[in-house]
Amino acid sequence: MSLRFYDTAAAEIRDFVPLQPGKVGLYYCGATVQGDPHVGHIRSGIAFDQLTRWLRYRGYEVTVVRNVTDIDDKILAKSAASFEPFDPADPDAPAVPNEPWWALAYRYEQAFQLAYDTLGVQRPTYEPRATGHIPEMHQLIQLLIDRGHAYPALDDSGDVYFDVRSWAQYGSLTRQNIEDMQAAPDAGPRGKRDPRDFALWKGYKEGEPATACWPSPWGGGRPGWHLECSAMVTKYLGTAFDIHGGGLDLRFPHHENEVAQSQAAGHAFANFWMHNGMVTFEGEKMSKSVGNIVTPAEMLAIARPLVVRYYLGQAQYRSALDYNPGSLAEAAAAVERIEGFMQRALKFLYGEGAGLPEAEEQVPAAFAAAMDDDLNVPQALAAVHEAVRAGNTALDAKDKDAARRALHQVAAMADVLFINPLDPHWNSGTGDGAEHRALDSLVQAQLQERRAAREAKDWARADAIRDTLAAAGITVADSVDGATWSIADR
Ligand SMILES: Nc1ncnc2c1ncn2[C@@H]1O[C@H](COP(=O)(O)OP(=O)(O)OP(=O)(O)O)[C@@H](O)[C@H]1O
Ligand SMILES: [Zn+2]
Repeated sequence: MSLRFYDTAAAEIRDFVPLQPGKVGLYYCGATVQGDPHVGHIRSGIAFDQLTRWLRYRGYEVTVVRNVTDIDDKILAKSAASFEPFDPADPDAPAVPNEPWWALAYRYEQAFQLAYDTLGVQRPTYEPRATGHIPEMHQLIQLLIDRGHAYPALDDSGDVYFDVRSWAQYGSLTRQNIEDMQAAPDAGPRGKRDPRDFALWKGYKEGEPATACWPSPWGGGRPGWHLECSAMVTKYLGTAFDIHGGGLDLRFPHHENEVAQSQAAGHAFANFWMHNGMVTFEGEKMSKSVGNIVTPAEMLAIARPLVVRYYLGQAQYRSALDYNPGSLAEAAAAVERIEGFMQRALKFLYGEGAGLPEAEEQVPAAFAAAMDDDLNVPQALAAVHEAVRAGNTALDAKDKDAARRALHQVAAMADVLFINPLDPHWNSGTGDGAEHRALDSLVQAQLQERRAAREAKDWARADAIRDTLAAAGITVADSVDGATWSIADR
């Protein structure tokens, strides 16, 4: 079967044929670095990491570009708030007082980087920051003005807008009629020909920091968000490239505006549009503005990085992933099944303490077919667990050949999904690999004893176990799915 992906622009699954044989250019929208990451952001990174790894497994040379939006209204507003007097006891007090916008952006960029690294999202080939590409943005704006698709604001704001009425295809990505679209909220309608016209350039406003103002032919100011991505993708991947990705929430207006301005500039732009589904909480998009977020740090306090990676990467990338704490326990059990088999097989085949020898094992056909079919990770994981089952059966029967084959197949599949428990990434001495496992087995034994004590209504014994764990810095949380533990001050 050929490689096929769902293309949001075509609203159907299409055969994937790269523009240049053997090479793939992938751009996906990265963070606006205005706060700590939440696990929704990281799921997006993991989805495109799975795509990249699968394309590479299939032999493509993949160039990955993910931007950093390091200048934006919210970044400026947060920085400005950090210069106001505040009460340190207020939970919304700024993390760092008197923080310039660029320092705040850089601090959060680092927080994103740490989360991506911890959860095994490979670094992109290029990770351009918006503020480093102002000349490229000016060129694109000028091109759009020259071609009659952009104009300086009709008032004295110093803005430059994209003229949506000049581009008949506007709305094509999301199949909307222009009359049904909402006004672009990025500037007052006063200086616009049409309220839906969006800002390519935002003129400097009184009170904004001088460091956030770049000179331009249309007056000092800063770039509009949509324009940044169009300018950066063109610089690194050219005017026509294979795949543009991002979260489903970005389809409109962000991606609609990107495609409009790039195609109006004469660029073919993306051949495929791929969008990851949202991480939701009780059905609602996990989002800073809603306030229903779970951070990677919070998840990592109750589960080790490999389990979090498994959890955030287990669903098909287009489906929503509704967070509930119990599902982390399911992910942990699945990881343990894989890990248990691999450890057992290693010991049986190669002896105590042996590492996994190199092998040329390919992934099984069922796994490959699932991944080729729009990255059907749930089915691919079913193939992993099937091989684990077959491997355990082979171990029980002391069938070395079958056990070896299963072990190397599981490793090959787990490598593609980057969930191989034997990978040094997950055992790098951070306390979350071998040490965590050792601690976990000790704590689980205590929790089991506590469960037995509670069943026997021996409350004193149950409490004593809990207190002993607490004294060691381990917090126990009870839920309908059973007890989980975490290190209290992590
Ligand atoms: N809840 C979520 N689930 C999955 N992906 C998400 C989620 N929230 C954001 N993303 C994706 O993460 C990437 C970076 O997002 P961006 O910095 O624009 O965040 P955002 O959508 O503004 O987040 P928030 O609403 O929390 O401020 C984008 O591709 C975006 O679509
Ligand atoms: Zn973008």
